[in-house]
Amino acid sequence: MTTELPGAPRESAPSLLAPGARVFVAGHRGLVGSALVRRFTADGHEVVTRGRDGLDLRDAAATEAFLRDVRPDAVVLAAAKVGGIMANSTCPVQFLEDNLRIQLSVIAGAHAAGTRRLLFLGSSCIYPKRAPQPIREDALLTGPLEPTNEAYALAKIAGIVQIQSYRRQYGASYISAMPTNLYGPGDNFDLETSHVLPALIRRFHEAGRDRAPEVTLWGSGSPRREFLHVDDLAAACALLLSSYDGDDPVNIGCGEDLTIRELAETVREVTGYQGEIAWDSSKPDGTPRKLLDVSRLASLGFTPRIPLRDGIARTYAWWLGQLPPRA
Ligand SMILES: NC(=O)C1=CN([C@@H]2O[C@H](COP(=O)(O)OP(=O)(O)OC[C@H]3O[C@@H](n4cnc5c(N)ncnc54)[C@H](OP(=O)(O)O)[C@@H]3O)[C@@H](O)[C@H]2O)C=CC1
Ligand SMILES: C[C@H]1O[C@H](OP(=O)(O)OP(=O)(O)OC[C@H]2O[C@@H](n3cnc4c(=O)[nH]c(N)nc43)[C@H](O)[C@@H]2O)[C@@H](O)[C@@H](O)C1=O
Repeated sequence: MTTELPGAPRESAPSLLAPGARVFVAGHRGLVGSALVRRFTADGHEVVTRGRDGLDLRDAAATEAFLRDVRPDAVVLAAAKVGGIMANSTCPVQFLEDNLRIQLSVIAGAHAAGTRRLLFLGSSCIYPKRAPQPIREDALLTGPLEPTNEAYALAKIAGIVQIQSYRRQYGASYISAMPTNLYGPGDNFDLETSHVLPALIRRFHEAGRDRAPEVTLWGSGSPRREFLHVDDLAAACALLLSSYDGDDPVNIGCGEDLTIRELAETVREVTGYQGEIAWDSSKPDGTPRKLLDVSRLASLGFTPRIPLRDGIARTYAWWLGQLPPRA
């Protein structure tokens, strides 16, 4: 279905991000930020970064001073407190407060510094737990959230409203995007805090290495998730920055999902593990399904390039390359 898209460019519209623009990627050492640096560098932009050791983005005064000094043409906000279902469940205070503070600092600081373009990254968990599938952008605030990540989701929803408020009050050309579950090189493989895909790669690899007869995974295996390779996400972000200027957030996904059980089978095959899979029902399942409706992004010309199985194989190879010898 094609819908009229507020703020969408016409065929001949000039790019909203000039060639060689100076882009500040906040969170450049993370999964998403590192992919954005690769992408914007390849596109010929001047990429500016600053590590957390040099600038804590929760510090509003320091962040504004940094942005006034650097004067970026565009900011991509990929710095956040991020984690999988267990980290979200056990540390809701940090997921709420760190993200609210980072968003307040960076978005207000960019406006004060005269930054013309800004892309804020939310997450598919902002939508109601029982939203109709696939989830359209207008499902926002239509029902209760998934409890395991409510604090994080509420911080992200505040970010969307902050962006919309800067647009409404100041005419700022700031936008929001809502990515689905992401994976790829640079992901977090810590079993306590990671998302499911890197956790599965690590669990099956280590079980194969140790000749373990069984791998235990969390929950029932029945929840469905949609996964997008982070290089596809970076391409979508570049497209949005150059061509989208609307009030509404834009979903970023591949348009297909699978059960965690099916994902586990795929990761098992990629890693070559031969043993059994057990399920620990004492661990949370989280939301039953969150497949995004990506027709708005598709209407802008985005097509994901990296099939899930290839992306998993590439991520596994990348992670193996990070391990110390004999790990
Ligand atoms: N991963 C996923 O599946 C999804 C991610 N997203 C969104 O994408 C964005 C990026 O996520 P992702 O790359 O996965 O997360 P990561 O945890 O991999 O990276 C987050 C980055 O933010 C930085 N950061 C965190 N807190 C601060 C701070 N106080 N000051 C300065 N820098 C800070 C981290 O720095 P350091 O390296 O020092 O820790 C890190 O570089 C987030 O907004 C997230 O909500 C959305 C949907 C799915
Ligand atoms: C991106 C997204 O990420 C989070 O939401 P989530 O998708 O529920 O998170 P997840 O990737 O950790 O789990 C997905 C599913 O997988 C199951 N599962 C099995 N075995 C393991 C396992 O070993 N580790 C993990 N982490 N999960 C496992 C797990 O039980 C669940 O059913 C939130 O941060 C949310 O805020 C958010 O935005």
